[in-house]
Amino acid sequence: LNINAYGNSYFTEWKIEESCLGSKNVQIPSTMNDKFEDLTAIVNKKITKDTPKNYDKIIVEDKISKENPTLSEVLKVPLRWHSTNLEVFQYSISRNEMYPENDKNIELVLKDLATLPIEWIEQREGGTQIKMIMHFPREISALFKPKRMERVDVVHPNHFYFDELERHNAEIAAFHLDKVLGFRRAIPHVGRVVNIMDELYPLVDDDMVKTFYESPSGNKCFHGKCEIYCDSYHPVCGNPNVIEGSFAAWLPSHENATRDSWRHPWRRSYCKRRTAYWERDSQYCDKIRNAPPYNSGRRLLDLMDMAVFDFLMGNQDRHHYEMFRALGDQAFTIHLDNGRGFGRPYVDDFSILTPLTQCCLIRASTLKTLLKYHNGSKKLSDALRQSMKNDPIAPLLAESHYEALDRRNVLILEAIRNCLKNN
Ligand SMILES: Nc1ncnc2c1ncn2[C@@H]1O[C@H](COP(=O)(O)OP(=O)(O)OP(=O)(O)O)[C@@H](O)[C@H]1O
Ligand SMILES: [Mn+2]
Repeated sequence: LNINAYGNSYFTEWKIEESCLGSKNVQIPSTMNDKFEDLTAIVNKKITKDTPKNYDKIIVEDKISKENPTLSEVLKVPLRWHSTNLEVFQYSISRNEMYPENDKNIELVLKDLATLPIEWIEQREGGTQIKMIMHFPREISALFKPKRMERVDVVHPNHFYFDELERHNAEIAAFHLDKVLGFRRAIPHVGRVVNIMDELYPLVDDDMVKTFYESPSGNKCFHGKCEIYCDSYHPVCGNPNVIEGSFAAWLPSHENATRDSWRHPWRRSYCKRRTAYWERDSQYCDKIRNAPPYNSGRRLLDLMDMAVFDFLMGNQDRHHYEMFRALGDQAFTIHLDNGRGFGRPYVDDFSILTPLTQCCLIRASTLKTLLKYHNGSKKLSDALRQSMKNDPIAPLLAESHYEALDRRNVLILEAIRNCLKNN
């Protein structure tokens, strides 16, 4: 137990060595070493008489718009020689993706967020948990979520998905996971260590200043102001003066770059005594897939990808998703707000995969990526580890989460195979 270092008494009882926590209960799938040749044949278009009949209704080709305008083009905001790296990122967001494959600019943006001096800080109102907008020179900004949990902390067994504090490292790891899966729909995030007294305290507003204090064990703490978890029972504390956090690249604030928020059809009830529609109706997908906006274009396929993404990291907290209005109704769905992922490495929660198992639907390209990682020498866990290794606060995840990723990858492949089998 490490009470003095973090002073977060509420969670101290869960700072137990990982090896003690439920690892024995994990079921290793019997197909862990299966090559899934049946699925591989389908994604490689090797169709034979043995291929299940409706395979092309289950594993479908991409429905991604060929035209791929950027926000710069749509909003007529030209990029200039003096644009900041962040602006280049913001206005290069396109209908199909948050940033292009192999984009070198994202690295520059993340370097800026990780190193530029913080000039002023705003508390972001709304939401249940503390977050701050960090402002750097030249109107560069980031959304900051401070560390609340240790890497090895697992979700409290008596907490619901809506009760847990968010994890800064999950936000960063989710950005990398989204990237190595080839989605490129998450907001770029980087880790940074900040000094509470030198870099935060002098820069926050008067209201916020009053929430800073020194804890009984001499750590510098604050709790900010927000709807639920902003009191001295849920402090954000340094060790003793410094604290890690996640820095998210700020999305464009241009008046015409607004994002619409959509209710996720497979949203949980957010109530401890009620189930959601989809939990009571096994035909729920038929209702969703036959009505706009899910009956055409890429939207339903995007939700399937989101289910894959969330199942891999164990994120149950997908209540809404956002899209850039200016990019049209065939724009990608943003993988935003991932702070409740990576909390239960020893529980594979199939309910997160419900959109996929109820609809029996997946993009061929997504399946191809999952098969590539499963059968190749570079596993999904290896790719993620490699992608995150240079983050300033690496290592970002406890080991058990890497094992979970490769295991859950197999479980998704099994789910697809079951769909084909049950037609
Ligand atoms: N990088 C960003 N740039 C600009 N706005 C952002 C960024 N990230 C998130 N937001 C906005 O801030 C709001 C809160 O973000 P987020 O959902 O990550 O926080 P949260 O604490 O989980 O909120 P809630 O408690 O409401 O779920 C969202 O509506 C989102 O549109
Ligand atoms: Mn949230």
